[in-house]
Amino acid sequence: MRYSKIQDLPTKWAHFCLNISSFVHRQAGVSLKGKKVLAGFSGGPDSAALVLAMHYLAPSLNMKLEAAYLDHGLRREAGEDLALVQDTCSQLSMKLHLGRSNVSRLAGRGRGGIEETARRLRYRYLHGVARKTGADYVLTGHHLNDLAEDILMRLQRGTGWPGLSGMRAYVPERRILRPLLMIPRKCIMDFLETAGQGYVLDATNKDKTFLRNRVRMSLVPEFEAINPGFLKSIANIWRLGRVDADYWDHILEEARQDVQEEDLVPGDLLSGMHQAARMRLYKKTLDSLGPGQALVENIFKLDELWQSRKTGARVQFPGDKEALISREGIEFRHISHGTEKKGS
Ligand SMILES: Nc1ncnc2c1ncn2[C@@H]1O[C@H](COP(=O)(O)OP(=O)(O)OP(=O)(O)O)[C@@H](O)[C@H]1O
Repeated sequence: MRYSKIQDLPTKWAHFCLNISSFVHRQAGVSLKGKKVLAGFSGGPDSAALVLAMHYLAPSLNMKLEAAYLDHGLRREAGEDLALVQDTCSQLSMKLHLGRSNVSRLAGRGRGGIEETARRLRYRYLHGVARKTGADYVLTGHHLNDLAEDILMRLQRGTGWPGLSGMRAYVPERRILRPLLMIPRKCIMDFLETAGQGYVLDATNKDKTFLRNRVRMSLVPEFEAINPGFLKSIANIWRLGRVDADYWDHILEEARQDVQEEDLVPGDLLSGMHQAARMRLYKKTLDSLGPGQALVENIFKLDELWQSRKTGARVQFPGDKEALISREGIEFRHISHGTEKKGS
């Protein structure tokens, strides 16, 4: 590492760090002043840049920064990752938390594939450490190229708007913060080069059996070839989506205040709403009942039934949920083992 504090960095890179800080403050709406944060550090370039940029910003924010690494027990190079993570943290005098898991064994038990299991265990571990150490936020190294991949993957799944604008910079329910979200991968690599910071590349990132890798290696470059400003377009889509998400949160929050009886959405309320608002309200009410993603076809079907006032008609949703059209409005509830249970 060539520079120990932000004042020593070349001006361009000091600004790079300050821009990250202002993104967190303005766009993610999070103040890091006087806070304790935990960075997920895998040893890859993204999280190495995250740890380094936050290290440079920490003194002026009076922020306490620690790092955590989870060994998934998956790859042969894992020892290399760990050595780099340990070495970096020791150079930065940063406290490092280490964990171990056996992803292959747990994935083999049938709760999702390797990637999904690794992600689940990783977040569980990071949140566990944050809880134990009193960290206010968990930081990850997601950047603009990750966002582009995320948006393209949501597009192929058929996600609606504003979800189609991709992952959030801050997830308040899980206290996850993504400070690098507007930074292209190329810029991250240049920062690491300038700062003399090493990293380890994950060989499994080249494995095209994973959809995410196909999107990264084939689709994103194809879009960039069509439009060299593609990543800028992604950043704009994201910003538009955040504005709209904020608007819809506000509208739906107001609407849900009129939902007097739990999970009965009254007809009077629905009659005064645009279809776009009604459909979002159905989804929000279903989400509030617990896990299970509603299919868009079923949301449309429910709205058609409501519009033609088909009293007594039901639509079922994943997670043992259903919606029933009644004279009073639409009732959302759980169905479990043949008996009907209301609300959550
Ligand atoms: N082994 C690890 N230990 C600690 N943190 C990790 C580890 N692997 C990844 N992370 C954190 O998670 C971030 C995202 O990593 P990666 O892009 O590999 O995840 P992903 O598989 O795309 O899943 P998700 O996007 O849900 O995090 C990294 O930038 C880093 O902050």
